[in-house]
Amino acid sequence: MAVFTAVSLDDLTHWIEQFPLGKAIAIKGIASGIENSNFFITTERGEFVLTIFENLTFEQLPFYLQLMRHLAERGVLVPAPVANAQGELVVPLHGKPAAIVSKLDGTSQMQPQPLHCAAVGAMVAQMHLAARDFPLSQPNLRGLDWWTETTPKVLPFLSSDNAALLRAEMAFQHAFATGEAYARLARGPVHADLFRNNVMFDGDRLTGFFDFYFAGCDTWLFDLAVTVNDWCIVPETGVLDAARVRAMLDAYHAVRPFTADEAASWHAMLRAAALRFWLSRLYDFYLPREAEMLTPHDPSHFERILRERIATPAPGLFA
Ligand SMILES: Nc1ncnc2c1ncn2[C@@H]1O[C@H](COP(=O)(O)OP(=O)(O)OP(=O)(O)O)[C@@H](O)[C@H]1O
Ligand SMILES: N[C@@H](CCO)C(=O)O
Repeated sequence: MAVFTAVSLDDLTHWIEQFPLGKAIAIKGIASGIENSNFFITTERGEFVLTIFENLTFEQLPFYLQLMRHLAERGVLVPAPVANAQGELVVPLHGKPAAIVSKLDGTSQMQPQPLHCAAVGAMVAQMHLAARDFPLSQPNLRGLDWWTETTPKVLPFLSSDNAALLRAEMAFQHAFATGEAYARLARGPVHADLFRNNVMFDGDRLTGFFDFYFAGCDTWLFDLAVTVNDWCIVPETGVLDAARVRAMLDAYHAVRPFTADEAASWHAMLRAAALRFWLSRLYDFYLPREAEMLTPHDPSHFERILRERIATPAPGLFA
């Protein structure tokens, strides 16, 4: 995370009294990430992560925090939110919504092998199944409606080639999302941002998924396409790596079998997932917010992936 809102140890000392975490000992801003302000905090009870939400509202946040709690209770490895003395998971800090969650062990695996992709694929399927009875509902706020709103905002900044690509892909995705196969796809709460930097591994052992703040109700296949587009590619070219794709898809399929409609939708969904991140990166690049520390993401990476997905047939979803 970048730090958009500064929090001192003094600020934390008073604020944390409402949580059953003992006294605050240290706070450290986390520089990676682009959406919220994140801090590692140390208290008498151990290490936690404090997030101040820069864009999400008090109304939207229960969905994410309750979802994490729901998944954790069902054996999906995710950070557990910490409630204050009133049982609240989201509490104002410097006038913005904030939450504390447990800190996961391990580090991100940025050079995944097929065994890491298999572990992620199986856990994604478990997460989809475990969320089926989650009672709250919220749309994917970075779904088709947001793409439609954002496209005219970024178009003026694009080369004519890229503007043509964006317009054409938006037309293709509108047609796909209103088609019959799409309507039949399984859906429910999904993570929707499960990049390598949002998963922890301790050696080869998966220790958890985190950063659920783009989660929402969408198709399960979209979630998997987002995940494949980050975990199973050659980073320089965006080309899919057959062994890693196979490992992830087969592990998912073994837990939650794919359907024929999903197989027919897979290629279009890989394109949708590439478009989603091309657009958000363009938006953040050309229309940035102020931040004390900021690590912008490169939009051209997802432009390359989108062009590559359009040009190349998708690997089969299952045999
Ligand atoms: N529960 C957690 N346990 C351990 N580390 C965490 C946890 N939550 C966040 N972090 C650390 O903080 C960093 C930034 O967090 P996060 O990915 O949520 O930020 P972000 O701004 O939402 O990032 P992104 O760009 O992926 O949206 C992570 O890379 C990770 O190192
Ligand atoms: N995962 C996103 C950042 C928002 O979480 C990206 O790489 O563009």
